[in-house]
Amino acid sequence: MSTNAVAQPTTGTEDEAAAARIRAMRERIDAIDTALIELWQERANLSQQVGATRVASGGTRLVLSREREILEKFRSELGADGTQLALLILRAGRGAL
Ligand SMILES: O=C(O)C(=O)C[C@]1(C(=O)O)C=C[C@@H](O)C=C1
Repeated sequence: MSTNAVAQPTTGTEDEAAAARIRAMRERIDAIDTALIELWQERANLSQQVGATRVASGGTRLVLSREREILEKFRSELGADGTQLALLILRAGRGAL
């Protein structure tokens, strides 16, 4: 290995065929992670803009009925982990309660 080579994360197997399949699946995982990060940031920005628009027009910072609707959507699709995920997503936009 030359001194400039970038270390690749190990696949965790010595079997070259399995390693090749794992590397291919990891490419898709990396693309999904990149998309999730971009969507997370876009959503947080939009949420902040909604809040700023509402406060500037004399409204409330939060709308708890809307937050309940979002929590229920994530819970019904993903179960208890969905609720935890939705709480983190909401916090990323409107800040901690
Ligand atoms: O939909 C709104 O009214 C928002 O302000 C966005 C959002 C959200 O991140 O989804 C954030 C805060 C509110 O309490 C409810 C929902």
